[in-house]
Amino acid sequence: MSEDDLWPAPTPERELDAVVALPGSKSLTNRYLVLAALAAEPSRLRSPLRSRDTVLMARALGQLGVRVEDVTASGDFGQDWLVVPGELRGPTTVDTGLAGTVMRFLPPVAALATGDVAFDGDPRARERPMAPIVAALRDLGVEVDDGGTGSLPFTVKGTGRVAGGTVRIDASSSSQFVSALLLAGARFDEGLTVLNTGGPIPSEPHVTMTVEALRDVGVVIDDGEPERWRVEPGRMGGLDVLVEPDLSNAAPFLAAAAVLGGQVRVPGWPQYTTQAGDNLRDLLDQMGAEVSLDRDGLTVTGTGELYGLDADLHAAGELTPVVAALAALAETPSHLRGIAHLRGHETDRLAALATELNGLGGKVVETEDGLIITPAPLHAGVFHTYDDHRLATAGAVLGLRVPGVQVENIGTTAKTLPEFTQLWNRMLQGS
Ligand SMILES: O=C(O)C1=C[C@@H](OP(=O)(O)O)[C@@H](O)[C@H](O)C1
Ligand SMILES: C=C(OP(=O)(O)O)C(=O)O
Repeated sequence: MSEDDLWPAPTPERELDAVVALPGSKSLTNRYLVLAALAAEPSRLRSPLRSRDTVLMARALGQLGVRVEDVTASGDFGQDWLVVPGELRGPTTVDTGLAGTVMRFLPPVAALATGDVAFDGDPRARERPMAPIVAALRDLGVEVDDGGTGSLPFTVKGTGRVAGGTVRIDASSSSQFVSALLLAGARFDEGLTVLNTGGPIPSEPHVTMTVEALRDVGVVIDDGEPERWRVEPGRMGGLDVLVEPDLSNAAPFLAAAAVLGGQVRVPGWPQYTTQAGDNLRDLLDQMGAEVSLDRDGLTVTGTGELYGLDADLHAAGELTPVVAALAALAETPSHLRGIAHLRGHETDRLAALATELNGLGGKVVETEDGLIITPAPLHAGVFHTYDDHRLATAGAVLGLRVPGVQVENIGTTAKTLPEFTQLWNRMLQGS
């Protein structure tokens, strides 16, 4: 680690008053890209997120024969994407980076291509759970060569078609396994029925997001029974869609108002959304901030009080790092539960948060499925990020209150928010 990798997190003296316009949702952008690639006609994605995860997705689809072109901007965040589907074909090698959406959503798409599609990614990608999706594809008759590991790297030996039918999967370690199968299921000859045979699915709003996005392209899907989804085979239509702002990426900015006082507004916050980040409204309210949603967006106003909370974050696990940072700065203890699956995220987030918060003087205990955080005075130090964009933003939140926090590799925020430091500095300057 060089000195250049340390970002001195700014510690402002005054209350905030800022409007922070956030780029598009990673989860929506990557679903729309996959659906557009499988559709029978071109699609236009307006204000898509352009970050490492979405560029990797666009590039991989390009390698498979889909045209993803930049077209003149219609929104505030650069150019739109025009997606022109084509015949899916290998051989090719897909770089998944560290993107769960790329490594899980694309193998079923690769099964619909003709030719071998090899998948590999960052070193940590090889440790993230993949076995359930590999097993599900095999159960559907797709040949996958993983050298017996059940993890990356592996090669999907696409034949251009998948018969489909019924598949059982243990989705207790990631909702992305279910989403992945559903996204491609309408292109299977018999459609697809997915049954979750494992424990409760984490990040459930993301499955609802998948179901709703499929309906947007005309797919008939029955999600009326718990743990069962039925996708009818059929044509998928094109999309012309404005991507919602990324609400999970709003977490550190809204948290800043709760920590410093003053207010932060995120414009374009949808009145209805399937994004898990919408849970921030309730979480920040529980922690003592004032939260209001109207046509101008979501406004969070700090009250000078920051309370700990007892929260089950099973459905919104990706908010954990910022909530944990807030909890470490709060006046009362917190218990964050239901998040054992975070051990398979960009890093083992429970271990990383406990280590890094304790490294700054915190009092954090890891439990089997969460964190117990007891208030303690924090001090200056290096906050390591383990290539995890959300650890990096959690470090920035701590730095608001604790002088001398240095976040290692703040650039890792490029996974979903390349402009993080610019937006952060601008927010603190009050623009
Ligand atoms: O489908 C998606 O877009 C996502 C699903 C969730 O994954 P897990 O179910 O693995 O937590 C979430 O944490 C991730 O950031 C994005
Ligand atoms: C878990 C996350 O990402 P991924 O899509 O790589 O799983 C996340 O962004 O918090």
